[in-house]
Amino acid sequence: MDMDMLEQDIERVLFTEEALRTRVQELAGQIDRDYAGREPILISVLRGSFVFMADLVRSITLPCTLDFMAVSSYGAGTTSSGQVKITKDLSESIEGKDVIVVEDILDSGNTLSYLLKLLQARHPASIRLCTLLDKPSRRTKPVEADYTGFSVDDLFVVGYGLDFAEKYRNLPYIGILKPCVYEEELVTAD
Ligand SMILES: O=P(O)(O)OC[C@H]1O[C@H](OP(=O)(O)OP(=O)(O)O)[C@H](O)[C@@H]1O
Ligand SMILES: Nc1nc2[nH]cnc2c(=O)[nH]1
Ligand SMILES: [Mg+2]
Repeated sequence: MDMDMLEQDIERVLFTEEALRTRVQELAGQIDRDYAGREPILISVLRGSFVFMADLVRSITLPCTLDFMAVSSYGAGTTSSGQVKITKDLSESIEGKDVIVVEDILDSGNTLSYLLKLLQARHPASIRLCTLLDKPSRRTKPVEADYTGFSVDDLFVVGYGLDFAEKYRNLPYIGILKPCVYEEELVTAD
C-alpha cells in the first residue's frame, strides 16, 4: 500500500503537517520554560505517541532523557476494550524524577488513568501529562492533561502515529477515514 492509496481512504484532513509542526513547537516552548533548570524524563506511550514524541523532543532545547512504555487497550477496533495491558515497561527507574508522560490522544481516559496511577506509585518527584489531542466529550475517567495540542470532537482520527487496525500511523497529517474503510474492515474481520 503506497501513500497515494492511504490518502484515498481519508475523508477530511483535520490537522495539516504545518499546523502540527507549529503546535508541537509551541508545546515544546512551554515545556522549556516550565522545566528550566531541571532535567525531565519524557515517557512516550507506545505505539500511538511515537511520531509526536519524536517531533516534540527535537523542539525541546532543555537537557532531557527519554523512555518508552507500551500499553494497548483498543485492539483492532475504534472503541476501547476498557482493559489496559502493559506490553513493555520502562527501562529506567523514575523515582525522584520529573516525569512528562507523552501521549497522542486522551479519549475515554482509561489508558492514562491506569498508567498515571501506576507511575505515581513509583514515587517520581513530579508527573505531568502532555497529549497532542484531547477528546474531552468522551471521558469516562477523570484525567486532565497539563499540556494539550488540540481538542477534537468525538471523531475517530488517524495519522501522525494514530492507527486504525494498525494502519495509517505513517500519514504525516491527522484526518478522519471515509466510512467505507470501517465497513470493509468489519467485513474482513468476520
Ligand atoms: O483514553 P483512551 O480511551 O484510553 O484512549 C487513548 C489511547 O488509545 C490509543 O492507544 P491504543 O490502546 O489504541 O494503542 P496504540 O497506542 O498502540 O495505538 C491512544 O494511543 C491512547 O494511548
Ligand atoms: N487512532 C485512534 N486511536 C484512538 N484511541 C482513542 N481515540 C482514538 C482515535 O480517535 N483514533
Ligand atoms: Mg496509545
